[in-house]
Amino acid sequence: MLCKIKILTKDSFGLDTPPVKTSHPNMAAYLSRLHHISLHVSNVEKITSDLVSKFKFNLFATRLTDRSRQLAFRKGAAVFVVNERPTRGDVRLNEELEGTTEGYSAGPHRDNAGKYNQDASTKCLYDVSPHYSVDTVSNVCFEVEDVERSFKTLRQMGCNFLVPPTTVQDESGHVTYSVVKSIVGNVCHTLIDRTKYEGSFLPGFDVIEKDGSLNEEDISCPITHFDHITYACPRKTTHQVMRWYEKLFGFQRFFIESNEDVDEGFVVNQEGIGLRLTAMEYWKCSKAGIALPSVNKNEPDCKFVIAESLPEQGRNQVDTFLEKHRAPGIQHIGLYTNNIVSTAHVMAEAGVQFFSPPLTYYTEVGKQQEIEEAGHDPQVLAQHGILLDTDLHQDPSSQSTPSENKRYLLQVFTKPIFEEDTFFLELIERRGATGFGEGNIRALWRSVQAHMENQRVDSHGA
Ligand SMILES: O=C(O)C(=O)Cc1ccc(O)cc1
Ligand SMILES: [Fe+2]
Repeated sequence: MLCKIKILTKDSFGLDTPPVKTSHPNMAAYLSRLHHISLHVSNVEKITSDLVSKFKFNLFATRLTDRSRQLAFRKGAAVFVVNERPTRGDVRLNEELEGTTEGYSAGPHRDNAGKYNQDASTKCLYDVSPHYSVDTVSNVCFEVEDVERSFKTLRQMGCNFLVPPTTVQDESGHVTYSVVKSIVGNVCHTLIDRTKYEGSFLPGFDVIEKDGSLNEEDISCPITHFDHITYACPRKTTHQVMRWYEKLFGFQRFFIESNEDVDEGFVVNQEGIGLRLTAMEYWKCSKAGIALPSVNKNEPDCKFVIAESLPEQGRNQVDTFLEKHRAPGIQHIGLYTNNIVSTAHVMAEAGVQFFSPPLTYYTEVGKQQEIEEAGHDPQVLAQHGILLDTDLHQDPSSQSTPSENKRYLLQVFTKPIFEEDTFFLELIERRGATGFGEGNIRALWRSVQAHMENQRVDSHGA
């Protein structure tokens, strides 16, 4: 049975207070935590079945109406909301909405936005309902302290809002949210305040009760949170994207490598690989003296990685994403696990396909030794294509011997999980290393490149 909810737009809830005077005219909207990431897909059954049976996520909340389906899945602190993407027969409402893609900015659009918002909310709550032509991961939803204030501040700073502050309530309380359009392709951010809500997820969703005890899969597949979100962006746009997140959300630069150039980022530009990576992190804003009471300092953060392809080395996976996705956007998400070997094993048994580097990767003398020194068995890693990269820049202040002090990370990448090559997942286990391994990027790059070439051969041969 659907629980009773009420959706109130800004005006009907009487929240239209005079503009807030912020002490800092340029103060960004500070984010408390990542709440969920939303997917828009045409085949909800397929993704549901994959997330549950292959990736071992738990379906824990649903919102099913005659006009839309929204399903929420959890694994540790990682929450995905899967939204049904409108298909061709269902474009009328979306075309109407598309007319307002300029969004909700200050001034005369305001009344329209209320309508837009209400229609959009009934269609797809806590998000916009895009008429997008391919499956896509397009919304990273953040909890904020005060949606109304964030809305006003960000709007003053020129941000484009697709949904103005909107309150949804049920018998457990109310939440307020607003949706802001980012400057990266179709990526939006829902800002949500759920401090006045006592239910376990969000009003409008029916929560499927589960007992809180750990099940077998939580132990064999210990995924705890989203480690990073990687954007594929067009050439020469990294700086603009970084500035946007820094200025509006208080993100801070995160150096992938200790000797990374501030302007250039982390560049791999040789042997057929042309990639610029730049990373940012959020809510380390407490560093800047802004301590938010709702921020749990023990909760690990999620980094944002901007990947840009470089022209010198030929076509690559970032270019492929931009073409298939028809716009910049979220190319992949790294899921953090405390045990990558066990997680990859369980998932592979359940049918997840991983990219594997060539077998020589595991038998090269240097790599074999590196894997063994880290206490792993090259054959076990080879079984599922798990890559290991040691951080060569060790902490000089450490008292321990070089081998005790070794920091490394393990990664494995899935094949695309949507019908078109517009998204994949990654498993990552960090043993002290905080960046992204250059060796892993090279190995991943080669296996993806080989896969792309095989596909091209297949499609030409067919
Ligand atoms: O190494 C990682 O996990 C990254 O996220 C970096 C990255 C970005 C884009 C690619 O196409 C491949 C690797
Ligand atoms: Fe990644």
